[in-house]
Amino acid sequence: MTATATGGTLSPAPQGVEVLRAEGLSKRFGGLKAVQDVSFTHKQGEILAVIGPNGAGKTTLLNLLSGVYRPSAGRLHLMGHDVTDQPMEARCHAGLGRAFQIVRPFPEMTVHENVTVGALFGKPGQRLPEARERAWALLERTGMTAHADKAAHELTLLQDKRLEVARALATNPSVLLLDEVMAGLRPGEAQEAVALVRGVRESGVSVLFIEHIMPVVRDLADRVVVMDQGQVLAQGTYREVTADPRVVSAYLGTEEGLQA
Ligand SMILES: Nc1ncnc2c1ncn2[C@@H]1O[C@H](COP(=O)(O)OP(=O)(O)OP(=O)(O)O)[C@@H](O)[C@H]1O
Repeated sequence: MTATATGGTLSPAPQGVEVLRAEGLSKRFGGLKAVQDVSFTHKQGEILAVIGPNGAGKTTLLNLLSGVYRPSAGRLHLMGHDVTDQPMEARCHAGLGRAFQIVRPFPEMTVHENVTVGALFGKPGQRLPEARERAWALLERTGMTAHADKAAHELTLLQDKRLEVARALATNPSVLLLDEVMAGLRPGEAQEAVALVRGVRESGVSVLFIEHIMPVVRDLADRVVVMDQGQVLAQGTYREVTADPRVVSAYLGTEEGLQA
């Protein structure tokens, strides 16, 4: 596979180069340290999973990466540029895309219109016909061509997830952040979603995802960052982190807890 950075307005990172670097990121909510001194790197072309028990700080970390929150401390680099003080829109234009778990597409608009909006947002100044064309290409890529004219509120959950990924890709990201996109899917559907994420990576987009379903993490992730109580407990391959006694202990203290 040849992975090249495709998105963003910053210079593309060659393969093996860091697309994201978090240095000591922290976020406090009053007295609660939701994310504490988190450091990791995300390499070009890599699928990186962030896992951890409920309340570990995964969503807060994703919000720090995408710019929903400003960190209480620490720095974030995107494609070698310090984006810590940049708002969400600027990070999006610089190549950071996010598929939201909660924020819904415009329900009354068609699938194609929703993706066109993403394309217009991701590339200011782009002409409407180009954005429409790009939306068609993304629907093809995410297996949604047959549903292009459906209103977004008519979609099944799996189709909805595909649309979310298409909308995020429409912003032309170098890095795609996914927040539990497998949630609620049946096993067969989850396998389709796994194939979709692999396809995203094959197209040269690095992927960082939060996931609770361990077989999905095992199948998808090149590397795993394990969080617990706001901190990084372990980092490594799936095999390495699941063999780490501290990780086993964080997941209810049993190896079975990790198989869930
Ligand atoms: N906006 C907020 N205000 C106050 N506390 C918050 C806020 N968001 C998250 N928290 C707290 O921060 C901690 C980390 O929460 P977070 O949602 O990041 O964890 P998580 O690992 O994503 O959990 P889950 O797997 O259950 O979604 C929790 O104790 C949570 O209650």
